Amino acid sequence: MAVAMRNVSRTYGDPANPIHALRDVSVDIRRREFTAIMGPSGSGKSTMMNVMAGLDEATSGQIWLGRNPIVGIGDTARTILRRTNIGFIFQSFNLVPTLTADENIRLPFVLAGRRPTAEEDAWIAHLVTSLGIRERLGHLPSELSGGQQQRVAIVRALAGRPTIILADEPTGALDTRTSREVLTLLTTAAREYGQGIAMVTHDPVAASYADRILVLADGRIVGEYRGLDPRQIADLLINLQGAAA
Ligand SMILES: Nc1ncnc2c1ncn2[C@@H]1O[C@H](COP(=O)(O)OP(=O)(O)OP(=O)(O)O)[C@@H](O)[C@H]1O
Repeated sequence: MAVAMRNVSRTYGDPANPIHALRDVSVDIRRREFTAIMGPSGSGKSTMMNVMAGLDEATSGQIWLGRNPIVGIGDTARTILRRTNIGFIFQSFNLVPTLTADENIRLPFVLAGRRPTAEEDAWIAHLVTSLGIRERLGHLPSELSGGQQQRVAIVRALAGRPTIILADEPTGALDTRTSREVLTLLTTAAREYGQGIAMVTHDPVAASYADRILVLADGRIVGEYRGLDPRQIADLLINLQGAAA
């Protein structure tokens, strides 16, 4: 198991007027599996990712990253677990502005105090070529377009083959061709390297690359689907919004 959540709730706001962002959610993100997380705006998708990553505290329930519990373990222990187990493709996890693209990509290895193995170097070279940023590696983030920065962040997240990759709208800033490249790389990461992948997306085409789709509504998981094409996924979301209205 990459991540296991059991009876996790996250409540915001004051107790007299609580906002239930997650309500009693139990879910597994498995290794070798690419999971898409969908649902209307405000349904709890980002909260679920943040809580899963230990970036936000669950109000109740338990969460394991691999075999390690991450609730109630203290910030330092959580940071170390996160660093060694999770690759983030989040808009908020920006690149370090003073490091070049290549240095940003290699930062997880520096933080872990080791050099990439020959195999990891070959994987990084493959990622860089697939995403078309080879010519930009010596540049600082400020010298790259938004889409190029996003691709550097994607290479950084995939480079060390962490147990789990958490991606929040990873193709949001990308053109169609690059989006397909990214989704194919995520599929490869799950199939060939056994990583668990959780990706939040509003895009039915992006979600169709996943092995399974979890649908959230009002802080709960209301559906789990496999084998849907983009058209069927779009219909599912439209029906969900119709039901909520
Ligand atoms: N820090 C916070 N303080 C108060 N309320 C919050 C906070 N973060 C999220 N919420 C609320 O929790 C609910 C779930 O938000 P969340 O961001 O997880 O939804 P989402 O499904 O990711 O939405 P979107 O698709 O619009 O990004 C919303 O009602 C939101 O307003």
